[in-house]
Amino acid sequence: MTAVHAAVRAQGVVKRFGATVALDGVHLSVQPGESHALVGRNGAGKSTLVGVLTGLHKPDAGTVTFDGEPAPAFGDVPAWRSKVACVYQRSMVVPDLTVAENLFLNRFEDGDGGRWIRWPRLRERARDLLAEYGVEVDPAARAKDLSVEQRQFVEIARALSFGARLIILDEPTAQLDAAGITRLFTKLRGLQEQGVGFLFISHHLQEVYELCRTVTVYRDARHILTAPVAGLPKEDLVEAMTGEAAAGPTSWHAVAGSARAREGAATGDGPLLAVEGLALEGEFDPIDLAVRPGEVVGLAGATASGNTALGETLAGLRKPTAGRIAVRGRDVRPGSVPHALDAGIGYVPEDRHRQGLVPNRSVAENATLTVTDQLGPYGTVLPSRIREFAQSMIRSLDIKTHGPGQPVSGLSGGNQQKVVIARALAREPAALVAIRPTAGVDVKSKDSLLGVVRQVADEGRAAVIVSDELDDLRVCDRVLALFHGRVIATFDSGWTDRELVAAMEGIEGAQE
Ligand SMILES: Nc1ncnc2c1ncn2[C@@H]1O[C@H](COP(=O)(O)OP(=O)(O)OP(=O)(O)O)[C@@H](O)[C@H]1O
Repeated sequence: MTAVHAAVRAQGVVKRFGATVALDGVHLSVQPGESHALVGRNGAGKSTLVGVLTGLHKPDAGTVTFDGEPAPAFGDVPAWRSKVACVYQRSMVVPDLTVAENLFLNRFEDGDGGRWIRWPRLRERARDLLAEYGVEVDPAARAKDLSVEQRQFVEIARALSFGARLIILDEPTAQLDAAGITRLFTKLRGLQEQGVGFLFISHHLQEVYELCRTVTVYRDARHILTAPVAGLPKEDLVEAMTGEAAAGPTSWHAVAGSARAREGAATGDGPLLAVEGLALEGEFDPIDLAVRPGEVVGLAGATASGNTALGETLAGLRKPTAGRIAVRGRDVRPGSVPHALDAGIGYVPEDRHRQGLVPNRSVAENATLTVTDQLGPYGTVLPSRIREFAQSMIRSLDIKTHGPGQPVSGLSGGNQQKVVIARALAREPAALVAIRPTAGVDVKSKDSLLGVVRQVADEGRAAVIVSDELDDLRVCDRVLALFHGRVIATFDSGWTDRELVAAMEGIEGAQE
């Protein structure tokens, strides 16, 4: 009998970035047909390991083998591609090319032996390939017209067609709705049965329990634990990730309306943020909304429910087709980010890569990009005050960095997200609008971050959270569920997961 080798085995891997030790002698093995989760706090070293396993980073020490064979030489891209692929949140397919072109990118000549691309044949081969992996996508469609889910399937099919038998999924469910997640998991299970191994990177621990057989925990660049998922209590998993025994109940959950929100209601404080008849054709129907001082309001909804478009309209990124937005009773010019900002609307964007950060600038500069005008007299900037502000944010949001002077490009994804939040808070906005604020943020940081949102409200300001994450919504005093551009239910705190999920899926009358 021939020995079954691990789909991938990494041993004693060390990786440094300057003074940072990102991986300190870690190991990990994924068996054929296994779904293996790699979890850890922001900055634990997960993405760095993915870089090492995909030939993107050259390790300073250690070995990697695929199916018992040494990993390809560093830089031999085609050889790496035949071993492993990573499907990232931010899809790598070329948006303007068709599915067929994306599938055969860099290998048009395959099997044809000639210089000419035979388009009909290419499409036919693409159709066969997609059918082989059960992916129902039109090969002639442009990649940019596909949904996130379809793009991920195309990428998985592409990787498998190169011969890879190990697929790394980095937060694959981040932009999928519940039905999309179910379809993805079904597909992954099918591929596992065919012997494909999966390494699943996620901050959604319930998904780890749902999908994975084994879990590995890294903490501060070190391997802490590898164990079967079944029988591992969630508290033990969180403890391995944080190095601390699980804390008691979280302090930021809204309990039947926060003290401050109740006060605001009692004293009849006018709304800080008022929205009347606001609409964006094709995205959401006219909506009225009033957020009082001390209140956190959630806009819940799946992809394309209109909740993100509404959040972006509040922040001035999109111009409404009707209605008005006012902060402290004063109208805000619609469709203008600078005016929204000046009016006191702080914004945490969904896509921090495009709308968020200047990578080569420091944590302190990025955290204060909107306030440099306030931090020093007469247009001069006082670095010490910037540092002070950044330092307080590093503490309260638990940002893992060498210090305020470190460029944000050297921070892990989750820690970059926290810098974006720090920046929104820097102006002390009257109303904070945050879109999926905890995406990519680890369990413990999620707590501190949502605690900060709660605190912003408790200090007498207002916040709006746009999300489909139940944990994000638990901080809210009131949650509006949107479906197909319409508010179909409103919940006070105390809702059950089941009723809110049902409302987000469009089941009217879901309120119990
Ligand atoms: N290009 C880089 N330059 C300098 N430091 C880096 C670089 N990439 C990562 N690091 C550092 O290496 C450490 C590990 O980062 P890594 O991105 O692997 O964490 P992670 O576990 O993937 O975190 P997250 O959950 O936030 O994505 C962090 O301290 C990070 O700041």
